[in-house]
Amino acid sequence: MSSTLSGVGTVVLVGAGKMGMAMAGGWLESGLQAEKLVLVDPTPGDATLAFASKHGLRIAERVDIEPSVLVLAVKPQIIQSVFEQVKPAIGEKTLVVSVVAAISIERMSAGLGTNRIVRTMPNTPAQIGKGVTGAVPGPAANAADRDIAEALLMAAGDVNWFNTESDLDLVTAVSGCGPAYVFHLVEAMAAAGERLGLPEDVSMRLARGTVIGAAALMDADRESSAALLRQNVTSPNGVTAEALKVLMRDPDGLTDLMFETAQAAKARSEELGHD
Ligand SMILES: NC(=O)C1=CN([C@@H]2O[C@H](COP(=O)(O)OP(=O)(O)OC[C@H]3O[C@@H](n4cnc5c(N)ncnc54)[C@H](OP(=O)(O)O)[C@@H]3O)[C@@H](O)[C@H]2O)C=CC1
Ligand SMILES: O=C(O)[C@@H]1CCC=N1
Repeated sequence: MSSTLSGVGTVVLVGAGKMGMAMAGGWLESGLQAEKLVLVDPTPGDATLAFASKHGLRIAERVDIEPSVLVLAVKPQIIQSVFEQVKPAIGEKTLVVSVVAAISIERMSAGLGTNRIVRTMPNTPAQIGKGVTGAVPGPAANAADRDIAEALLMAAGDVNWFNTESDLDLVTAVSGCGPAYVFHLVEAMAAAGERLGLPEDVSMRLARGTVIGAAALMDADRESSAALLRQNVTSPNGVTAEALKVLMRDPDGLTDLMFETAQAAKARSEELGHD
């Protein structure tokens, strides 16, 4: 499948917020010409205005052209009104790519009057091309549609295709929300260091640097499993071994807590889909 965006037609991004803008930078870097990207947002924030000005992008209040690709990146709670706003602009050639959590292909199809839909769940590391995305093609998305969607998503990082739409609730629970879990881990590590007696700023620097370093090591060493990388830190009868007896204790260890966390995410994703 192609990963270059130079051949893609006009892309209209509806919702120039955190997720939309995280993806837009990657599209431009992957060859989408600035004149082919339109941001639609009635109240663009300062970061969006600065990004648009830097790259010479047009910002519109409404979709005012027929897009080749319409990317939906608004909150699920307002999706119905957004359907009504954008539906008139959708033509036969328009492919809809949604990053909206929880909103089903069936509901989008009914709201937008098209079946050419790819539903996806990216994450915010997309901003630096290190995102992870799950994607499900709608029943009428053809091979060319999938190629276009994949090219857009690959500009944001890794793409994983699924055949079963409900799997996207699971993708949301693991990788969609996942960066928040990792950032909270940094907060928790820094708080622990502070409680042990380190100055606040030093503890945060150590915690942040550790997660950055550990992630970079995992990135650089794809052969080693996470478990092996953990074992490499854990000297027999040493200090980490004692620490991990707490973090990995059964049944209250991090694995169970993470499972409960992901279950809560999955449940909310399902609930939002039924609102
Ligand atoms: N953030 C994340 O990590 C991820 C988010 N997502 C999904 O991405 C979507 C957007 O989330 P996120 O970027 O975090 O949210 P944001 O609130 O940052 O972005 C949504 C943007 O849409 C704008 N907006 C509101 N109404 C309209 C409208 N009628 N037309 C066009 N734009 C409009 C909002 O403006 P205003 O703020 O003024 O209302 C805002 O700028 C959600 O569906 C979420 O589920 C998916 C994966 C990860
Ligand atoms: O919190 C949310 O609803 C979105 C979906 C995944 C990440 N952010």
